[in-house]
Amino acid sequence: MKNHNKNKSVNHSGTYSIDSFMKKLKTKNPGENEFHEVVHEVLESVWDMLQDHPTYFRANILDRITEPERIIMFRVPWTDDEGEVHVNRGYRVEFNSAIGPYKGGLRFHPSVNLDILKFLAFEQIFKNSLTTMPMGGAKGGANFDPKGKSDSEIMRFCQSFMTELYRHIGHNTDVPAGDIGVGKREIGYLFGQYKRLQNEYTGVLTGKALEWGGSKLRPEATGYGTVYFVREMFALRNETLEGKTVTISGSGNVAQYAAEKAIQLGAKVISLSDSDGTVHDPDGIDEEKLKYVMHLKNVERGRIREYARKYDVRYIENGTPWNLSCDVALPCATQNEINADDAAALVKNGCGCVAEGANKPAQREAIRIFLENEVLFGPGKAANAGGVAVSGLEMTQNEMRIQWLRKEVDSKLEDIMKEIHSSCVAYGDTGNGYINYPQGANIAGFIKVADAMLHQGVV
Ligand SMILES: NC(=O)C1=CN([C@@H]2O[C@H](COP(=O)(O)OP(=O)(O)OC[C@H]3O[C@@H](n4cnc5c(N)ncnc54)[C@H](OP(=O)(O)O)[C@@H]3O)[C@@H](O)[C@H]2O)C=CC1
Ligand SMILES: O=C(O)CCC(=O)C(=O)O
Repeated sequence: MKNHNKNKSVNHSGTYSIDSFMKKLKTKNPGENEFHEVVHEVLESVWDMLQDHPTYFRANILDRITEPERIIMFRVPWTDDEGEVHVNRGYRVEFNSAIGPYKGGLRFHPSVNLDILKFLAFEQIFKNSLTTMPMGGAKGGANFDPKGKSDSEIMRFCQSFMTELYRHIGHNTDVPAGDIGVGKREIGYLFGQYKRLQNEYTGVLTGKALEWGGSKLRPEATGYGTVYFVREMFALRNETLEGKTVTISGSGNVAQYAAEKAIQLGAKVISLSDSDGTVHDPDGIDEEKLKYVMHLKNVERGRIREYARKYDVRYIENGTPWNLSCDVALPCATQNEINADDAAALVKNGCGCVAEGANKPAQREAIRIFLENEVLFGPGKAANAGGVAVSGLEMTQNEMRIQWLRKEVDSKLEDIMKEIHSSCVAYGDTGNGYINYPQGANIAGFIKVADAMLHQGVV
């Protein structure tokens, strides 16, 4: 009876197929549709490669890589300014530590649930692998809505959240950072509470302020990195961003700095948005107008519709930028924000390049349309990896107790984005001059993690 399963590794007959694997995964993780989607997408990319590597099957890498190493769920009680007590749910999904300590952001948004965090943490495994840096994959957060809360309410929430999380993280164990709803302010409150509870000053969080352990360029890194990735995609076709029209969704951290870098490289950015609507500025959002947006969003915490009032441009209430004519689209808001109709509209209106600043903003059907129409399509795990890459550089600086100059970090970021692009090309070249970037990113990201898991035995 020994070894009765050994043929599984070379079973090409379809009995161990993507469908049968997905069926099992769905039974084990019922109702987690976002998680199912991303596993399915990665599986489709790597399946053919796996057939040539029976050792991965023999070590059951697929079952292991799709099962989080640890999930922490906890109660987050806090008191508002009126003295009313509220309870939110906090999470940390520590998905995979094969290539380094768990690493990934924290999201505070009412939509946060286990499904969303498992999808984000799973994506983070391969993204972090692509960065060339030693970081495992994780994600966390809470179903807390920071909108409309006072500074003291945010502080009390962050302190309560960290009062449970601190025992699960550490600079060599798990290093959280920001994501939607978690920026420099929240990282400050979280760090302060960690330091108080643990009585140590280490690089346990990234995205810290420059004065107390942050890295130069971390705020800019995700947006800049996305545009550097776009620059590489165009360079392969001997094109540049100069003179190209760019639509951007979102107006938070990633959107702001994607806009800044695109403008610096000579592009015309014509839109920004938030969850209430989109502004369309056909003359282009220049550096001056962008400064206003940064103040509006980061200091006043206002809505993007105020931009339309100030500059007398069109505001599309509840609308997205995807019907505007453009050369390049940079979705930088949230998951699933581009559906099949949006993708068809983008293609019809001449968009030749889409790069995901956000995590999984394009739905599967939308990606299919982009690939079919040979649109340059940079998936999030490659295109937005600059943020976590500079987080990795922040960890390095913290360990060395130094702070690199802005130009040093920028040059490392550019090199990393070039390296990620090359990995995508190496594994995603279709042979007809078109690069299937999602396939390239998935295979390159997967191999490194799977090999590390093989080397480390069944753990
Ligand atoms: N920050 C980082 O370093 C990284 C972020 N990412 C990803 O980039 C995306 C944006 O993150 P970030 O800029 O940091 O977050 P922010 O909180 O700074 O900004 C998020 C922006 O997206 C908008 N948004 C959020 N939810 C929705 C929704 N359901 N519909 C429409 N718009 C929405 C917000 O509008 P509103 O204010 O109305 O909610 C806001 O403009 C996320 O997918 C994140 O996971 C990826 C890599 C790294
Ligand atoms: O900087 C980090 O650690 C995480 C960034 C992040 O959450 C992401 O890449 O989606």
